[in-house]
Amino acid sequence: MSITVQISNQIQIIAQFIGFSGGERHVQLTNLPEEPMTEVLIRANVRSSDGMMDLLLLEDALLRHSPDVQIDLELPYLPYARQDRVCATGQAFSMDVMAKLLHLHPKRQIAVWDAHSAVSLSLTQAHNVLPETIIAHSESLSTLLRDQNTVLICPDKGAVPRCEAIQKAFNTPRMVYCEKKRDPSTGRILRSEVLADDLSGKTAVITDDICDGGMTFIGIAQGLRALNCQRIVLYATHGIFSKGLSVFDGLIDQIYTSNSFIHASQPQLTQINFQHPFGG
Ligand SMILES: O=P(O)(O)OC[C@H]1O[C@@H](O)[C@H](O)[C@@H]1O
Repeated sequence: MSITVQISNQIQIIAQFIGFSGGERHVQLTNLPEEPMTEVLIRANVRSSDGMMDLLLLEDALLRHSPDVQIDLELPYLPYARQDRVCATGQAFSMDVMAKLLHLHPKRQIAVWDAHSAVSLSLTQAHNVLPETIIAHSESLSTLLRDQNTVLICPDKGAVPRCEAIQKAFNTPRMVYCEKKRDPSTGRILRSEVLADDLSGKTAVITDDICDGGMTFIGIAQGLRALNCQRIVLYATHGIFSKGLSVFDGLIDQIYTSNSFIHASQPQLTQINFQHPFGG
């Protein structure tokens, strides 16, 4: 969890968070200016329920000091965006709950990076930083996407609009679509099918919003290898990598992700350093 609060390009407010023994969270802001502030930018990487509470307490503390302050909140990874519907009776609509929490302060403007779906955007009214904007900050990935030998790989139906926008932005010569094959009785994903013929000598660039455990991309990379792809690259805006990167050994040659999740430096991983400018 990391939260920074900027009141200008040069000045940051220091926020200290502690936990009480009953489980409650607490915030203390230091170095607040004497005069009320008019605008602040909060960058928050929320990774837990405590982190979400910290963010809400922080905003409350800012508003008590400066009741009319405009808060710009940058939440690169929007927690609960993947829980964007009720899948079965008895479950919560988690993204709706998250959106209600975010709406506690009506003056706030929110920006998220590469939102998982339109549902989270419509519930939060957040501005979506498009993946092509983030990719454009990596010269090597941008060059690769423009290369005549590159094939852009669209991992599933949900990713079609995102991949088509990336193809248009970088003029990628060709796109190949994939289809998730499910067990009809359980709905469980069995494998991903790459809908293409031989890809000898090609570089495949798979793009998606999130890489979690990596199963989606392992399946696709196996399919691409079977079609003789020469090189396989993955771009996922949010690299959770919950099973580590070794699961891609021998399958994916290079991985690009943004800095919404921070990882130790590894040879096969390129983290694109992206952030909104203050007041931008
Ligand atoms: O296969 P892993 O990496 O676990 O999960 C990533 C997939 O899960 C979806 O929410 C993402 O949009 C992506 O397609």
